[in-house]
Order: sequence, then structure tokens, then C-alpha cells
Amino acid sequence: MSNTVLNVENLTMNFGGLRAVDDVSLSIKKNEIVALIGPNGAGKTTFFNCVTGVYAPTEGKITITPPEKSSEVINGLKPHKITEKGLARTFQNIRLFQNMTVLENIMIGRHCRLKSGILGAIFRSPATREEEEKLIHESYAILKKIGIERYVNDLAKNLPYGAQRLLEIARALATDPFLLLLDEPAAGMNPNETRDLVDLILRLRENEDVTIFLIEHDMSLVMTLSERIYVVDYGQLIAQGTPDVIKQDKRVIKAYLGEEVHA
Ligand SMILES: Nc1ncnc2c1ncn2[C@@H]1O[C@H](COP(=O)(O)OP(=O)(O)OP(=O)(O)O)[C@@H](O)[C@H]1O
Repeated sequence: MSNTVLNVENLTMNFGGLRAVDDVSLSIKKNEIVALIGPNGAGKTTFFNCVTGVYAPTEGKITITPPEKSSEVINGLKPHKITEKGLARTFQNIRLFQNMTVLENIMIGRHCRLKSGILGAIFRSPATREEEEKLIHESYAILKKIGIERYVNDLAKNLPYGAQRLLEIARALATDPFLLLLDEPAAGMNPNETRDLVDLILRLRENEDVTIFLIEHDMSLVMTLSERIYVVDYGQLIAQGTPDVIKQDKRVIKAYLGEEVHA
């Protein structure tokens, strides 16, 4: 268990009579890049939703071990509490504040790390003002890390699609996560944008000391980027292993029914 940052045991999620996730166990170690793949409707996003507090799982145990902290079971915590504990995510469908600027989107993401509470904001003490300035400075630094600082004052809705996806990652990063969950980060991106995304994710792992857990349908990206892959089908875990193992797994190939699993 050493170095494990996320450990999920026997996770099950029922929606009425539908079992979207069926007894799935997996674990992720610090600084790994791990993918969760599977055909449409296999239960991937539901799995992420359970880990990030959108749903309280029907059964199972989700344990996190943030760096230099002790392990904690996070079942049933609200999403904002889970964010505070260092798990951040992006969504399959972009969820930005479309009528706010790029910088404001990041500042809101970073808000959970502010010390001054509501009284500080109302009375605008020098300490609050100082913290606000720091917030702007740090938010801009995050935009630079992601490479979208040229859009700093643009409204989120006016950004090209690929840049909006990057802004979602930037906003997640603004919460200072130790584990970043990316739900289809390459969806809708062109091949150049996808290549840049691969470089970005590798850079984030290297420079920001984050662990990456991603859902993705782009098999070329998955096979290039992931060190380990978990495969689900009809809610059940059907395979796990390195990209080379997964590419040759008969159950995986069958689940994809001819969809290309090779990079
Ligand atoms: N809130 C919900 N209520 C009822 N059923 C749901 C709900 N969310 C997901 N489902 C169902 O659970 C199953 C798994 O869906 P999920 O979105 O997790 O799959 P997925 O693997 O992420 O699919 P995709 O790759 O298409 O995004 C599907 O049958 C879906 O219709």
C-alpha cells in the first residue's frame, strides 16, 4: 500500500435497477499516470463521480492518502470537501463560468485555498487585499504553466474549444491537487491539440507533482501516456495492466468489438 494515493475497494453504484459500477477495485500510486477506459456507457464517469463526491456509492470504500498525510476514507463527502482534500477533476462536458474571464475562472478555482473568510471579504482588511493580490498573481502563474496566458482577460466563452479544455485543467490545478482526474480531456481536440495535451500532462506530472487519473476514448493518447490502464465493461473491471498487456487482452478487444485498441 505504500505510495498509494487512491485506493478504491469494491465500488458499486446502482441507479434504481441499473448497476452502473459493479464491484470495481483499483489503486493508484503517487506520480503515476493511469487511464480508465471502456466502451460507451461502461461506467467510467460514474466511477469518477463516486470518487469525487457527486454520488455517494451504493457500496465500497474510497480511501485517499494525500502526500505526508494519513489515509482517510472519503465516502459520502461533498464534492467541495473532496476538492479541499486535494482531488480535482475536469468534466466530460466543459463546465466553465462562460461569462467570466479566464483569470476569474482560475481565481474561483483557487478560492478554496484562501484563508480570509467572509468577514475579511466584507471589511476588506489589508490582509484580505494582500491575499487578493496574491491570488491574482498565482492565478496568472497557473495560466502560464498551462500555456493559455494570452487569453487572460477574454471571456471563457470566446476561447477556442481546445483552449477551453485547457482552462478546465488550469482551474482544476488551481485547487492545488495531489490527484487530478481528467474526464476525456482530449474530446473534440484536433491532433495537434492532442499532442500538446500529452506534453502538458507529462509536464504537470513532472513539475507540479500531481498524479493523473484519466478517462479517455482516444486510444493513441491512452497508450502513449498511461503507465497502467484499467478497463471496464458493463460496470465491471475486465482487465488491468500496462498498455502492451491491454492491447493484447482478448476480453478488451472483444469489449471494443473491433474498435482499434492499438496505438
Ligand atoms: N444519474 C444517473 N441516473 C441513471 N443512470 C445513470 C446516471 N448516470 C449514469 N447512468 C447510467 O450508468 C451507465 C454508465 O454511465 P457512465 O456515464 O458512467 O458511462 P461512461 O463509461 O462514462 O460512458 P461514456 O464513455 O459514453 O461517457 C449508463 O448506462 C448510464 O446511462
